[in-house]
Amino acid sequence: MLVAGIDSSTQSCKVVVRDAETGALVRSGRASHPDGTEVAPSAWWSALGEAIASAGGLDDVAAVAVGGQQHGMVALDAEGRVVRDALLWNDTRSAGAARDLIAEFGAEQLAERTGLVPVASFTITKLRWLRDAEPENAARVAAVALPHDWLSWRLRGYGPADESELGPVLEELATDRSDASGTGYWSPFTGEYDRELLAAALGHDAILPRVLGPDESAGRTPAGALVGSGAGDNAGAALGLSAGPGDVVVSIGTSGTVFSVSDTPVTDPSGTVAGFADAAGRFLPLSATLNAARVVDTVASVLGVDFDELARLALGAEPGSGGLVLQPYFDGERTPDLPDATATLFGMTRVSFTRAGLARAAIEGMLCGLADGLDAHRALGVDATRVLLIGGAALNPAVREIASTIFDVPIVVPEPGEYVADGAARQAAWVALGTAPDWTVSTVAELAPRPVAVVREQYAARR
Ligand SMILES: Nc1ncnc2c1ncn2[C@@H]1O[C@H](COP(=O)(O)OP(=O)(O)O)[C@@H](O)[C@H]1O
Ligand SMILES: O=C(CO)[C@@H](O)[C@H](O)COP(=O)(O)O
Repeated sequence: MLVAGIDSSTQSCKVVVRDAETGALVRSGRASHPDGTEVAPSAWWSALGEAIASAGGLDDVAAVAVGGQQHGMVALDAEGRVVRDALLWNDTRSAGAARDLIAEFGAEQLAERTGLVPVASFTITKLRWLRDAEPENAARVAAVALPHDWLSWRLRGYGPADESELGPVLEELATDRSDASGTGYWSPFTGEYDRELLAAALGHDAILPRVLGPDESAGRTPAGALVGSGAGDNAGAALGLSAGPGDVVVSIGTSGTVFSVSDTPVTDPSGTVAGFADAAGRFLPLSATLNAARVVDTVASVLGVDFDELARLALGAEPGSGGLVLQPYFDGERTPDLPDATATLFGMTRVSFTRAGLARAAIEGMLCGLADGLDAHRALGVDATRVLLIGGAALNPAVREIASTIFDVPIVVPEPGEYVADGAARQAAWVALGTAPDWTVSTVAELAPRPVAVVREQYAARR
C-alpha cells in the first residue's frame, strides 16, 4: 500500500510517495512557489499539481496528507474564493496590528489564552491588519483557513463552484491541532477556538476549519484516497523525524526554527517561545527567525559563488570570523521581535573584512540567532541532549561544521530528505493503516560539540 505526503513550504512544494508499512521512498516530486510574502493561493494549487505530476501522480495512493508553511492568512468569501492574496508568515506589515492586540488584551493574557504573544507572523495579526487596512475585504470574509487546510480542502474536491467538483462548502474545511495553534485564536490548553479573539481581530465571526486529531481523516479525494489531517510544517517535521525527549530540531529553511516535542503545553509571556501543539497529540514549543537559509543565499550571491565554494570560504576562516559579526536581519526579524530591522555588519577592519570572513560571519550570525532560541527553550525547562539539523541549508557542510562550534550539544544530521512531507506521509499511513507507522530515520553525520565561546559572545555584544 502506498501513501503520499506533501510539504507546501515557503519556497516550493514537495511530494513524497512511500510504502505505508515500511516507509520506503517510492517516488518524489517538487515544484517552485513564487517569491514574495504575499502569494495567490492558486499558485500553491498549481505548484501542487505540478509536484504531484512530477512524483508520478497519486492514482495509486491509499491516503495523502498535507504539511504546509504555518500562519498564512487564506481568507475566503461565501463563494469559496480567496478575498485577496494570502499574507505569509514572513510578511511583516501586520506588526502594528500585533502591537494593538497586545495593548488591548495584554501579552500575558494572550499567552494564557492561546499559547502565543502576537507577532506579525501569526494569523490573528493578519486578520486585524485586514480589518484596518482593507475593511471592504474583511467584511467579505466568510471563512479563514491556513495554507495546509485550504490545499487539503481543494484536494478533497471543494473550492469555488466553477473550479471544483463539490463546490464551496466552507463547513468542510479542516485543520489539525498543530496548525490551529499557530493562528493566535485557538487554545492549546482547551483545544477550542477563541472566538472572542477572532472577532476582535477580523471585526466579525467567521467559519473556521474543524480541528482534527492526529489519527483522524478529513475525508477523501474525488479519486477515493483518504486525506489525513495534515499539519503545520514544523510539527510535520517533528513527526517525520520521530523527534523524542531530548531532541531539539533546528530547521534551516526560509525560516529558522528551533523546536522540541513536549508532553505539556509551554507558556512564554515574553513571546520568544511559541506554545504550539504538535501533530501527534502533544505540544511543540518553537522559536522562529525570519532570516535563515536566505542569509546564506544572499551572501553567496553577493560573493558570486555557489554553495560549495561558500562552504570552502567559510571553513577557511577562523571561528569568530576575525571579529566580523553579521546580524542577519535582511527581512526584518521575528525573534527578537524587530519587524523593521535591517541587517548590519559589525567589526569590519582591513584584516577581518574578507570574502572568507563574510562567508563565515553569515553562517555564524544565522546560527547564533537559533542558538538564542535553544537557550530560551532551556529556560522554560526543555531538555536538550542533541540537535537534529534539517532544512535546505543543513545540506551545507559549513553550516553543519559551524553549528558544532555554536551549539553545546551534539549535532545530528539526518539523511537529507523532506521531513515535513515525510511527517505528512506518516499521517497518511496513520489513517490508512489505523495505527501510527513505525518508520526509521537514518543519520548521515554526528558532530561532537566544540563550542568556541567568542562566536556567541561577540554576537551577543552587538545585540
Ligand atoms: N547546499 C546548500 N547550502 C546552503 N543552502 C542551501 C543548500 N541547498 C539548498 N539551500 C537553501 O535552502 C533553502 C530551501 O530550503 P527548504 O527547507 O526547502 O525551505 P522552505 O521549507 O522554507 O521552502 C533555499 O533558500 C536554498 O537556497
Ligand atoms: O512561521 C513559521 C513557524 O512559526 C515558519 O516555520 C513557517 O512555517 C515557514 O516554514 P518554512 O517554509 O520556512 O519551512
